[in-house]
Amino acid sequence: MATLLAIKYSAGQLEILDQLQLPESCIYIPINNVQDAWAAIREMKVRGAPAIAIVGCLSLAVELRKLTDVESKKDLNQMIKDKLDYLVSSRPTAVNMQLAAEACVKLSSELLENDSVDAAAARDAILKHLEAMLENDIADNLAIGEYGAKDMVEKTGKSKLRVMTHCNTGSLATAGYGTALGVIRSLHKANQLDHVYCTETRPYNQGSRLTAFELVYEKMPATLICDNMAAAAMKQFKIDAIIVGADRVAANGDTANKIGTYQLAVLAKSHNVLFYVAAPFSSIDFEIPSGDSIPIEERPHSEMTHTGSIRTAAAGINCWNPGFDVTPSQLITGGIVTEKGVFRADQLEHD
Ligand SMILES: CSC[C@@H](O)[C@@H](O)C(=O)COP(=O)(O)O
Repeated sequence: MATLLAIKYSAGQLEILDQLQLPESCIYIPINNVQDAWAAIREMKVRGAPAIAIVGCLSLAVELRKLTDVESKKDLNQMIKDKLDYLVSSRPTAVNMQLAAEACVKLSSELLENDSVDAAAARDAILKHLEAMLENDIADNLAIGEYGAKDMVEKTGKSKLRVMTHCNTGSLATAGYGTALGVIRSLHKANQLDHVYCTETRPYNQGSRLTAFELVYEKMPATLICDNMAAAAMKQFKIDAIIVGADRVAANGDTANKIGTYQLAVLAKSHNVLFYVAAPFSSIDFEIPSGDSIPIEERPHSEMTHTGSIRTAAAGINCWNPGFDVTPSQLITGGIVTEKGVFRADQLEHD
């Protein structure tokens, strides 16, 4: 099944689909270095936890490809650390970039210690590691899709499901296929999707701009709702399950995701609807015990007060615009769908 490509990479050439211009125009822009990646992530030209990490890491790969004359492993190691630290500072809530940076720095430090590896070979090994991220993410998402679809059908006892989702967790948020939207894709492929309801996801509208775009592109039976229609829609359309993505899952299963996720989980409980989180292990932060330690990004107020360049809120009003909220693990009643299977929060374990 052809899906939209948010990230194009081939031998040192990196391009991203500028998501600020969707759904009006599909325009790819080049990312030539880590500064370009940092700005594209910060401005949300690329967004979604896995896609942020992949674009960040591939921008370093672009720079490493150009680095023909690697003089010392020590300098290479320092350069990699500095550039990854910088990339991690682009957005605070999603943990994927941080964990990807830690894994790359660990590899670089091991290569530095290994006397049988020279500087050029160390550069090549790091490049190989970074460039593998695209394929690994797609493989993880396909597995998430299969595990999630199977679990939903088993737990609901239904052969055709009505599913609700929030924000964008599809091809546009990952290397391809998607996480929560990947599960919905897998249901659709298996003819087990009755209908999907996607929320608008105010104020940035990743649901109406991006998820709706993917659903139309792939001809899935879908309906867009505003965020404040969720309870009514759960009741009226007899939603079987809700599935969302994650920006960071704490060790106890508490999950930070796009603002509005928490209220959907609370509503799901009242309506006896299964609530799932779909995320690769690269979104699980085992270093933090609970969601209380997850940093929540505050976004510009203009996203709430304006639609495009047109002001829609009274001038002078004070605003609160957190990008994310934290859903307590006990509300994740369906489970956490990963590439290794579906887990209850208390079953999550480090590799
Ligand atoms: C597979 S993407 C998972 C999450 O990153 C997604 O649900 C989300 O919250 C995206 O937020 P965004 O602000 O668009 O980067």
